[in-house]
Amino acid sequence: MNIAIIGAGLMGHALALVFAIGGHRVRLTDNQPDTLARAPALMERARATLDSAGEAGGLTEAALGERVTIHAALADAVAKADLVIEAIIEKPEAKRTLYAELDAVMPPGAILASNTSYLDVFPLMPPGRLPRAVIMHWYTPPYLVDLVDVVGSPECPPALLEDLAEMLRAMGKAPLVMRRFLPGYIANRLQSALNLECYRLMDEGHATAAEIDEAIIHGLGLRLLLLGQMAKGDFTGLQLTAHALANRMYEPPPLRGRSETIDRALAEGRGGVMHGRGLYDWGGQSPEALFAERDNRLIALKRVLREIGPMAGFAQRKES
Ligand SMILES: NC(=O)C1=CN([C@@H]2O[C@H](COP(=O)(O)OP(=O)(O)OC[C@H]3O[C@@H](n4cnc5c(N)ncnc54)[C@H](O)[C@@H]3O)[C@@H](O)[C@H]2O)C=CC1
Ligand SMILES: O=C(O)[C@@H](O)C(=O)[C@H](O)[C@@H](O)CO
Repeated sequence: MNIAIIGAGLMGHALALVFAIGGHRVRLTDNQPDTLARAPALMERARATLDSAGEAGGLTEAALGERVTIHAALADAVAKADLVIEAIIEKPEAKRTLYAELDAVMPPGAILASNTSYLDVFPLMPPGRLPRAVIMHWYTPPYLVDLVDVVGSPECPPALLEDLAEMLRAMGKAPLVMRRFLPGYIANRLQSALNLECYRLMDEGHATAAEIDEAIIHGLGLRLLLLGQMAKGDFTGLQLTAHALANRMYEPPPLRGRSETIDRALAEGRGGVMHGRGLYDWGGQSPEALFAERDNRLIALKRVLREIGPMAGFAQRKES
C-alpha cells in the first residue's frame, strides 16, 4: 500500500519504519522542518538495531531510504495514498484543522486513520470521510510492541476493519478490533489507571519514580508478560479478589486533571527521553542511543517470550 504519515515525531517516524519493514511505500511529513529533518536518522538507527538482531525483515538502509520518502508539503505526502495516518499532537483542534486540510488533498478513496491515544476523533473529521475513517492506535516503539487498537468510525463497515486487521497481521502485529470507540481502548485505559495511582503516590510523597518502577519490574512485570492481569487473578484466587473489592481499604486517586510531579518536571524542562531528562536523568545520552539500548533489551525479551509463549489470551486459553 501507499502510506502517508502526518507527523514525524516520536510515533510518526517509528510508524514509517514499521510500514517500510512491512513492504509498504511511505511518505512522511511534519510541519516542523527540524523534526522532519531528524526523522531519517532516527529511523535508520532503529532499523540498524532491529537488523542487527535479524528483526528488520531484511530491510536494508538503502531500501529504507527508497521506501520512506520525506515530504515538506502535505499535498505531496498524501498524493496517491491508500492510507493516511495522522500522528500529530494530541490536541483536538489541531487534529480537526489537519483533517480539514487532508480532506482537500487526500485521494477520495483513501482511508484516514488516527494514532490518537484517547480522543474520539471521528466528530473532528469531515463527515464525508467517516465511511473510511478509523483509529489505529499503536504503542511505542511500534516496531516492537505488536498491539494495535483498531476502531472504526460509526460509519465504517466491519469489512474495512477486518481488511486493516489482516494487513496488520501480515506485518506481524496484533490488531485488537474494538466493537465501538472507547477512550483509551483497553491497554491505554489500564495504563491511565496505573498512571493515576503512580502520580498520586509521587505527588503525595509516598514513592519516587524509581521506587514505583522497582515495584513494577520486580513485582508485577514478570507475571503480566505471561498471564496478563485476569489470568493472574485466577492464580491468586477469585475469592481473595472478592474480599479485596469488598474491603476497599483506600480511595482510588481523584481525577484532578494534573500532577504536581509532572508539572514540576515540565517546568524544569524535563520532558522525557527526547529532552535528555524526564522523571529520570538519562545522563545526557542521545535519544537515539537510549532508544537503541531500550530496543536491544526489548528484542531479546521478545525473542524469549516467543519461545516460552504466554499462558493467557485469545490463542492460549478459552474463557470459561
Ligand atoms: N508518544 C507515544 O508514546 C504515543 C503517542 N500516541 C499518539 O500519537 C500522536 C503523536 O504523538 P507523538 O508522536 O508522541 O507526538 P510528537 O509531539 O512526538 O509528534 C507529533 C508531531 O506532529 C507534528 N505536527 C503537529 N501538528 C502538525 C500538523 N498540523 N501537520 C503536520 N505535522 C504536525 C509536530 O511537529 C510533531 O513533530 C498523538 O495523538 C499521541 O497521543 C499514540 C501512541 C503512543
Ligand atoms: O504506551 C504507549 O505507547 C501508548 O499507549 C501511549 O503512550 C499512550 O498513547 C498514552 O499512554 C500516552 O499518554
